[in-house]
Amino acid sequence: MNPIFVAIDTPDVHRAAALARDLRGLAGGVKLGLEFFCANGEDGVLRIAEGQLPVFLDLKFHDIPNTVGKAVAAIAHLQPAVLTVHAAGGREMMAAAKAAAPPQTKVVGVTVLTSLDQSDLAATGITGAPDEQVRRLTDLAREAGIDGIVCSGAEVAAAKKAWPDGFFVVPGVRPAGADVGDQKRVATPREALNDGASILVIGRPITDAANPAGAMREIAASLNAEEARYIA
Ligand SMILES: O=c1ccn([C@@H]2O[C@H](COP(=O)(O)O)[C@@H](O)[C@H]2O)c(=O)[nH]1
Repeated sequence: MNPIFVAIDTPDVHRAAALARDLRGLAGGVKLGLEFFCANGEDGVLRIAEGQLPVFLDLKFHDIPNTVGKAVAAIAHLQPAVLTVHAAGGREMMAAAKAAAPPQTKVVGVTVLTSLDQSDLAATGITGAPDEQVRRLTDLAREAGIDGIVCSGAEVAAAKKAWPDGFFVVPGVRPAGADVGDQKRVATPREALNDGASILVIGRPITDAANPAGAMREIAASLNAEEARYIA
């Protein structure tokens, strides 16, 4: 499986479709998030799915179990390859999401957003380092019966050790020297894959580039042959 999913964060369905077209054959899939879904809804998702790349729906559901289960049931016909919930929503909520998702959809729990560091966590009342909270939520996600988690490159090695057959999504990925923007816990593509990421989520370093396909090829060139084998 090509491990690079490109985050297409735009409300503009035409721009999103053009990016998905440019990246066909280069990316493993596209990730559509809240910005795109709020603007375009399921029609927008179906339009991007016509581009024939697997679609990762990053809707980060976080509510009571009944509400999350019904929300997942409402989008199940879109058959996303990957779907996110917040692991902090708890065991029952994650289990409800998994029960309502299509069998082939990987349901993953967001642990600690990659835009947060230890002081941001402390401000929410969570003491300790991000890796401790990631570890706690990884155990909870596994117990809930979902497929894996979302964490940063700094935590993925420990998470994989604790859950060898888990599915690990790593955002906050930046080629060496790239602008990190609002991301605080970042890793390079190579570091994240070496440490056990199942897929990488990369957005602005590709989508904001003058030549997104060229940016993808540069990222592929930074990987070793084994990691880059699926990227044209
Ligand atoms: O912890 C998380 C969870 C999700 N994301 C999402 O990934 C992309 C990253 O985009 P970049 O432009 O590469 O920063 C974005 O859609 C986030 O919503 C995350 O960054 N961190």
